[in-house]
Amino acid sequence: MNAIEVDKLRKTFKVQRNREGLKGAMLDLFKREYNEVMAVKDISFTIPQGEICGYIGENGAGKSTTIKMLTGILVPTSGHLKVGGYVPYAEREKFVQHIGVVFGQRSQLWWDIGVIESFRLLRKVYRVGEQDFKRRLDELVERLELQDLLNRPVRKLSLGQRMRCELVASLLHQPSILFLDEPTIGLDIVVKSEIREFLLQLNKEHGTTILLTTHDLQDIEALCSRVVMLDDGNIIYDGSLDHLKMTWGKGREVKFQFAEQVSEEKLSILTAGLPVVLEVQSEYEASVIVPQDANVSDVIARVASGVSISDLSIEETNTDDIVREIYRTGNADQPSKQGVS
Ligand SMILES: Nc1ncnc2c1ncn2[C@@H]1O[C@H](COP(=O)(O)OP(=O)(O)OP(=O)(O)O)[C@@H](O)[C@H]1O
Repeated sequence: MNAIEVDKLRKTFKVQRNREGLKGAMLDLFKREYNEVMAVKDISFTIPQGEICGYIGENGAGKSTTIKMLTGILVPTSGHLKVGGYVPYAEREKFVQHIGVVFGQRSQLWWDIGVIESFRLLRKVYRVGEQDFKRRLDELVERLELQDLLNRPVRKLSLGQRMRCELVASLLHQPSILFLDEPTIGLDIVVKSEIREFLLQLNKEHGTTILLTTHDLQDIEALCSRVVMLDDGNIIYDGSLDHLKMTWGKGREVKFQFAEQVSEEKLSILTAGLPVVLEVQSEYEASVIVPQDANVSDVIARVASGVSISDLSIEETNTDDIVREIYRTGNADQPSKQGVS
């Protein structure tokens, strides 16, 4: 069963146009003019129950607008969507029982009261039974190690502590679908990895579907089997991160340092017939770029057979670089032209 179904979804905003100068301002007072901004342009995708899917794109690509439509905050201009079997904006009251939402930049907890009081209020909002609430809370508090924080007011929590409480708040009613908008923003590396581990476990144990919006590609690498990439309101890629790396990555880069002077010609002869690219930095330093499907050890063995090597390192394709390059070109279809000669 699909947790999320989106078909030709569109959202257009009307934005007031401000005319220039005093005369323009006066005109604006009496006769307003508007421009239309199409934030989401007829996108379609489905997410099966139990999948963790990354939803990425540059600032202004349309991610938040999509999430707002999927969570029933915004009404689409056109198109169809179903989340957990419901049309979010039309069946909001029933629908919210099935979803959890965490916006990293906004809190759903009450600032001045103890964390546990916020949780109790949310229990009432979501009409969770007393027994279920207790069982669920105990499980989440233990898992996220919140025992000592429950009686503190939210305003006294660190960002990492607050984010862990936000996650509990979004999960108290045991939703089957969780929307996370920048859940690790501003967190240190330790809290980030705790949260990632928690989400993986949640997905594994409860089969929770997760749609994750983030600018942190480490989140995507750690959590997502699939990534949907948005650019200027259009989906430009929908598939696995591995596939993206295969088609766009330079492959692996073997960096050699030599114990003797080596010419480019000699390196070319040694690596002849291998599908690699040579980049010679100096007489003592060179890199060999090896495509994903070629064997790094063959390359090292060939070079070592003719040259004395003092040091070497192997670097994997950097996902950040790949994604930055795709954002720059706005096209994820084109396979890498680099990497093989
Ligand atoms: N309420 C609104 N009124 C007018 N325009 C809006 C509104 N909300 C979003 N937009 C516009 O829609 C486009 C997409 O914005 P959106 O916030 O969905 O992008 P995003 O991918 O979430 O960006 P970010 O990573 O910065 O959060 C932008 O051009 C934005 O200015």
